[in-house]
Amino acid sequence: MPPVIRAEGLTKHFRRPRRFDGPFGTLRTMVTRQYEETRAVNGVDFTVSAGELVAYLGPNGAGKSTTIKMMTGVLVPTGGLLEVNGTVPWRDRERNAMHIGVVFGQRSQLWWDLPLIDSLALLGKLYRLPGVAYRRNLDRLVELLDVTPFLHQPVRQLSLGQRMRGDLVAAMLHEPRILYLDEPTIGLDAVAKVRMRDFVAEMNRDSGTTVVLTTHDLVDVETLCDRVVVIDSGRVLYDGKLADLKARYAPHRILVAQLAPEPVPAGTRADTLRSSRFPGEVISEKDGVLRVRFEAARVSAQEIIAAVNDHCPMADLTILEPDLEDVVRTLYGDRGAA
Ligand SMILES: Nc1ncnc2c1ncn2[C@@H]1O[C@H](COP(=O)(O)OP(=O)(O)OP(=O)(O)O)[C@@H](O)[C@H]1O
Repeated sequence: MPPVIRAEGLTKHFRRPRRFDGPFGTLRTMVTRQYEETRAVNGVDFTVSAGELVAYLGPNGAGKSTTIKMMTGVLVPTGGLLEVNGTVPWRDRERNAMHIGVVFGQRSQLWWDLPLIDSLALLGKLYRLPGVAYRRNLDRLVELLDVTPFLHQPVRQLSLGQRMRGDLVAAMLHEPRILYLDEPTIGLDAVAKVRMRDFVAEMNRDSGTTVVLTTHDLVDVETLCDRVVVIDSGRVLYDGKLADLKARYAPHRILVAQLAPEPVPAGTRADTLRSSRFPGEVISEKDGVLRVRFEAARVSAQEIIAAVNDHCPMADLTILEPDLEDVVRTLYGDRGAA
């Protein structure tokens, strides 16, 4: 199946006049006409297949929003190739817009002073949706996102969570094949975040909508995405499965064992393990709790449990998985070395 999004050597460089400070700074800025260049996106390659749910991650200023803006046709690339649904987004903006939905967490596409329903009706006309299709899609989305209570309120009176739900209805009204979500959960409370994630998962599962998600909330990523593309300084650092990313950058798991009570001095059970041919690394033994680190690719959880139990019987245990936040931090930290 051909990809729905194809980026090859995609670049976007911004040029702006160099500003000088000091008493004659403004004059010098105007006279010298020197420019500074920002390489916001600097040779990015990736493809997205139909129905995929991909997280596009990176630290502040990495180039995520710039990439999304190029994919939506708002920005013209400086170089490289970009195709979305077989079209070049900025050359054929209108055709591209018919097949994509966009939600920017920081900005609304709704008309601020109009009641939400009027914004949606206007968008229905812009997308040239036949009346029956408009009604059907509107009813379904309004019910899914529980929008009825504020459908007739002006957008400026809505809470952030309500406004985001309104934006989601607007983005999905014309049944787009691709949904771009740029920090969709920013500023939302826990309940609103869960609702947003459930909705995105449902659209992807039931309607086959392809989703490209940028977020700094790694719970969004863990709950929604199998694949992640990580960029920094406009370049792709990692493109692959989330599970492989974790395995590569956080290969260890931690076994936390509550040891069965025994009349032995504190620490001696950990020493026993250390002196045996134990396949893990003992981190600590304190107040009857033993912590052991092991490499998931080398030894399974069952093997490590059995090995601990052979020497120190356990009353209870937990296996701690790596935190995605740590993984991403390690990945960003590695970029200097790469
Ligand atoms: N219109 C513009 N003119 C000049 N520079 C820009 C413009 N838009 C973005 N940039 C610069 O390009 C770089 C990438 O910005 P971008 O908004 O794509 O980052 P981001 O990964 O989305 O960051 P964040 O997570 O903070 O939203 C930054 O250095 C930013 O200052």
